[in-house]
Amino acid sequence: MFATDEPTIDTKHEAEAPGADALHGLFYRASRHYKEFCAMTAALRLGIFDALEEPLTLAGLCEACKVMPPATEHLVELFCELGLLHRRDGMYRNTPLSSLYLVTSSPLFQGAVMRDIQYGFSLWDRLDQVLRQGPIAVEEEAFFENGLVDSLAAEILCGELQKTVEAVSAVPAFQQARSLLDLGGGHGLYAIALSQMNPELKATVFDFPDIARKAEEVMAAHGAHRVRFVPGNLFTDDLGSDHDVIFLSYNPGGKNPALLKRIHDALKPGGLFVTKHVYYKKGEGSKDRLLDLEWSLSAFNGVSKDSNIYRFSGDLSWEAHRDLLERHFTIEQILEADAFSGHPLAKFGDRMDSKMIVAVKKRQVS
Ligand SMILES: C[S@@+](CC[C@H](N)C(=O)[O-])C[C@H]1O[C@@H](n2cnc3c(N)ncnc32)[C@H](O)[C@@H]1O
Repeated sequence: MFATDEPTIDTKHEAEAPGADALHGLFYRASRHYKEFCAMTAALRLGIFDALEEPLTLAGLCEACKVMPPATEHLVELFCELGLLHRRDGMYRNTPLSSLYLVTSSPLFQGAVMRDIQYGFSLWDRLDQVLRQGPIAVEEEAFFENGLVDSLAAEILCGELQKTVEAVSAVPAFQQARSLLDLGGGHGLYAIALSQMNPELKATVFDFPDIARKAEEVMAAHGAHRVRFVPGNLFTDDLGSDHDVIFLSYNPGGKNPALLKRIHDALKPGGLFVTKHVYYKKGEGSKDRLLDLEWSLSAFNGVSKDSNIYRFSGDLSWEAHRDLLERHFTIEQILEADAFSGHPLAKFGDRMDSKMIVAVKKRQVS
């Protein structure tokens, strides 16, 4: 009488069938980390880390941030597990980690990095559309102005800026320099920090006009009177001449021979060229599939992207780039990423296995 045509639950596990554990393991890894990220961004928006610069009870925190106790208790306990808060005698307080990086008044506040990661998620949400219709068209200036430059500025202050500036300022030619051009200098932090290492140095940050607001804000905050912003397109506008130093860090087209020629022409003989990029060796394929996929989510109208992360059409391979430089410059140093770069964030902006080259323009081409 219980016979039915409805499908029944398979209570026997087929020995040869793959268990779902491997798949559920992937779900687990992805979903837990995503939820932790959501918890951190919500806390940031609600001012929870700002409030917990002072020790507060759960009730005190709820009152200060206008939030409700049951969920907030789970949130702050989770943050204790993650090392972002500690609880003593019933009071919650920031750990040194969150105090330094998650409090809005801190000079090392990383909110812009988190916003940029979220912007990346908004593109990922449209992956199916991208797979069907191709990349999302983004205005090149808007792409950089829309959070990436702010994010890079926040990120490099955590170590990359200091290590880069230390390496450049140790080069004897840098100490003799009077002028520096930071091409695609964005936020301006490299120009500002380098000018602080040489009191005679005047620096120019050259970037798209839309970036001026950010660069000038950063310059004002650092009282950088020897640094100015010049708006322009580095492929088509005049770069000036006889610069003592040209600095080029992570620029679209930064591995393109046409730009290298423009840089060479704009430097004085004996001038210093410092360039920092992610290079691909001849024949090298993907460095990171996830970031390749992220790279393919959007397309600019300027230099066109090639198929792997940080690859642009017209880029030279690492070997060809080094050979070209060696013909026109004396290479003083090649630094590997570990010597100057920060922690990866699994987003566009990661340094990966980049290299920094310090080279001096030859007085005569050999
Ligand atoms: C990835 S960011 C690097 C910013 C900074 N140099 C650093 O390393 O943190 C690239 C910068 O190059 C600028 N840029 C890209 N294409 C440019 C062009 N054609 N002319 C001028 N600036 C450009 C962007 O606006 C952005 O500020």
